[in-house]
Amino acid sequence: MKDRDRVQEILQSMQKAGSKTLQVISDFDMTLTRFEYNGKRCPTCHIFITLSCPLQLQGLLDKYYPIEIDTTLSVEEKLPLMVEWWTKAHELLVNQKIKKDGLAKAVRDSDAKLRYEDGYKDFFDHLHEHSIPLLIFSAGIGDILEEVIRQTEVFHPNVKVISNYMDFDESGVLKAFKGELIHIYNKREGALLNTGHFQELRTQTNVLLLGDSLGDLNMADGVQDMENILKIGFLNDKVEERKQSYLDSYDIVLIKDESLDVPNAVIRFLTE
Ligand SMILES: Nc1ccn([C@@H]2O[C@H](COP(=O)(O)O)[C@@H](O)[C@H]2O)c(=O)n1
Repeated sequence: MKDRDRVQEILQSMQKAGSKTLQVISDFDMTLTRFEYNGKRCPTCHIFITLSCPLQLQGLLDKYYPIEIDTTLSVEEKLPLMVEWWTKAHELLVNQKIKKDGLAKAVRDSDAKLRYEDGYKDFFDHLHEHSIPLLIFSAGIGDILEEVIRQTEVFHPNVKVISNYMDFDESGVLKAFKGELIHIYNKREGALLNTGHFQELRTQTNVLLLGDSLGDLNMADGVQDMENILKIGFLNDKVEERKQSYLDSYDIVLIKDESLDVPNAVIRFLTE
């Protein structure tokens, strides 16, 4: 934490306003899912469906992920490369003729891990019990992430997802992706395309934001009349190089923390 007093001030102001004014906006991959498990990197949404084209998708991740987290490149330099990454991955998936009815099995057979024993159920259940809207805003694949949270029985009615969704033909074969591409550095545009959602939540003017990348900081750009925002950032990788920029951007930075203990403690405090 760079400014503990400021965090305390935000928390007090949010608690005073009450949980009816709260909304939570969270990234998915590596924020609600684990980064590592038993020393092994956990899969992202794009990798959950590796059954179809494992080597190519992993190859793309190996090539472009180091660019995503490279601290020597500006966002402007990274942008075309991120679009290239997502475009190639989606083309690959379309060429594989992925079947809609195979997704549930692919997720079941994968190593998909939410922050499992580490409080993810408390997180989803507590928000649901208190009717606090949770927006999962992901540059992953909406169909896959929905399947993950459905299979782990936490896809409650207060959860809304903004993500890249698959478009299937009448025989259930993937033919394209719907709408505008969401990648790691255009979540601002994604937020502004979803003004309807934020309009519905216009009385929820206090925001708890969870992310793992600097691009996630834009997820709340569509929130109307925002009063307070508390930003919690998971710094999972390349810690030393990225620590300062995370401390400058997020109010609380969790370093290599695979649990949801801190977000859960904040939510408990705000709903006391
Ligand atoms: N072909 C791809 C493209 C992206 N990724 C990773 O997914 C993450 C995006 O999802 P969020 O829920 O975090 O928005 C991103 O961090 C990429 O590393 C991938 O694995 N394969």
